[in-house]
Amino acid sequence: MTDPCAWEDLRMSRRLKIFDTTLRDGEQTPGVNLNIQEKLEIAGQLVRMGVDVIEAGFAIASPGDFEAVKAVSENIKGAAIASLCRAVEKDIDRAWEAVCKAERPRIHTFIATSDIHLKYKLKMSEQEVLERAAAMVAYSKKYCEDVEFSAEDASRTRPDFLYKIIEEVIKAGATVVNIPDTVGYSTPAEFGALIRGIRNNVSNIDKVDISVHCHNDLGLAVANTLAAMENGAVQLECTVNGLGERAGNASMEEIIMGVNTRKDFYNITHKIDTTQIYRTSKLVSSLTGVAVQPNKAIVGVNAFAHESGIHQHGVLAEKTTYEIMTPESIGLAQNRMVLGKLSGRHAFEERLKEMGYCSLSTEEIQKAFEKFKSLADKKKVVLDRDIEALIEEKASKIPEVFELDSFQINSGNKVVSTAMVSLIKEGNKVSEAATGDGPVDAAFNAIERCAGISLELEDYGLKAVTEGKDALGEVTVRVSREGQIFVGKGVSTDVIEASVKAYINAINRAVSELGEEELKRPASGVSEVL
Ligand SMILES: CC(=O)SCCNC(=O)CCNC(=O)[C@H](O)C(C)(C)COP(=O)(O)OP(=O)(O)OC[C@H]1O[C@@H](n2cnc3c(N)ncnc32)[C@H](O)[C@@H]1OP(=O)(O)O
Ligand SMILES: CC(C)C(=O)C(=O)O
Ligand SMILES: [Mg+2]
Repeated sequence: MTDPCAWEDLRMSRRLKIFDTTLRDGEQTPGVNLNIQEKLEIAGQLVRMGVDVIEAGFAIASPGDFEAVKAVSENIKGAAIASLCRAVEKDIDRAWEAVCKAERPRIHTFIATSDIHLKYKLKMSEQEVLERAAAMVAYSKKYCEDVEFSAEDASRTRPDFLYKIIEEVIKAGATVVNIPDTVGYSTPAEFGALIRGIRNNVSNIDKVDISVHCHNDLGLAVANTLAAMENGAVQLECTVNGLGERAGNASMEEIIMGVNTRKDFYNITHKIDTTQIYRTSKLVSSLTGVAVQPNKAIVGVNAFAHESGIHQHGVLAEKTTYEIMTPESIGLAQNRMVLGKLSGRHAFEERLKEMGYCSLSTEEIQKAFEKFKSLADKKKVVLDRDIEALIEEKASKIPEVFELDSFQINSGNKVVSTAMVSLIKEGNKVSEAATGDGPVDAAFNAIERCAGISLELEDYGLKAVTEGKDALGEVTVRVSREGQIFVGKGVSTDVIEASVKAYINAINRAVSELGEEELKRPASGVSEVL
């Protein structure tokens, strides 16, 4: 349970400090490698965003990382700059060398404290770790006023030992004590209780800021961070887009928007400019090459998108029905209505208006909506260009003497293409089969046989009107009869269907202008009758 006193203290007297470790733990994301220029660019954006501390890297890790931490320290003003280092003198020397020119330098030294890490990794006793931690904090302190100590794997550490080591590093001069849930093992209630336990059992704890650093192995990094905050942690370590070792770290945007959106509950301040969130997320994603999952909270492409009709209707009436924060608050221009098969008439009509189709009659809208629904059944997302194509196809409508009922094509590299087409004329179905030089030619021949009309194909054009493998294709055919040209258009996700529709459209045009009698098919046809 939350300690009301700890929580009250935090609310009344402190604001959150955001420690961003995108450039250090974030860079531990497998496959991510940021060069100096990239680290500088991200660090600049983090300052614009208002973070309090930037952990720029692990200076002893490589000459490149040393130079990057140094460059960030020398060039980026407005936040404390930290370098991570083991509890080892040579690491601390190197960290200081890298951060010493920063406006506000910080040395961040750490050592593991859990039994598992002591036994198998460090091969040290608790007493040795205790002495090493205190000695290395004191050693860091010779260089730097601001020293952060992390008890790696704190959440799996014996609490009594954790209290003891924290007390000793504070005596040695630590200014910030960080409690990592290194392997993302903790749960919110347990992690909150751990922070409360530290506050209640470490006598000198009020001399330092308590920090937390949570990993996301069980998907609880942000929940654990917020639980720790409720129990007195004031520095929250996090990364943009939740990047980091394994399943990543607590995501900065989720923490901040959680605190902001539930101000009524947390009532705590920070100095992050949330309108920089989206831009920062994009920058980090493009420089690290790690894509943001579409349904990621806050910055995923779907975070402010609505596809289902009931939700779209609600949002159109009043955004707060389905939006708990505004897209503008994270620097995104607006929410997105995605038109798909689950969308409804309200959203479709709204999109038509936005696209400038304001003078369509109710009947025209209804017809367009029906076409949209059947297209949406075939296509994941219906784009503006799809709608344009549907409406324009509609606008160019002429009396449909012949309507498509069905078609079937048989085609391949070693068979003669054949087509079976059924057209409806005045309520009656007429079916014909024909062969041709390829599936389109066979289909055109079968259509002519159904209609009993013969036309010259002058030109055939196919273009994609939308993107993606499920793009709409628009076919335009130019046919002639006694020197007169008729143009037909058809749109479909299936190019043969688009071709068939275009040819029927051209025939209907010819019929409406010349009359059916004029177009009667001559005795000798071009197609072979099956
Ligand atoms: C939880 C975390 O995210 S911790 C940070 C993780 N990040 C990284 O490791 C990235 C940077 N790391 C590196 O570049 C390298 O690991 C270096 C430069 C730090 C060390 O490299 P190496 O000397 O080759 O050692 P290696 O990485 O193989 O092993 C780690 C050594 O440090 C020791 N060690 C690990 N953590 C600490 C610590 N906090 N304090 C003191 N010693 C430690 C290990 O016991 C091991 O010691 P050993 O060589 O005597 O067996
Ligand atoms: C070094 C510390 C802070 C760390 O990254 C962790 O424990 O996860
Ligand atoms: Mg970590």
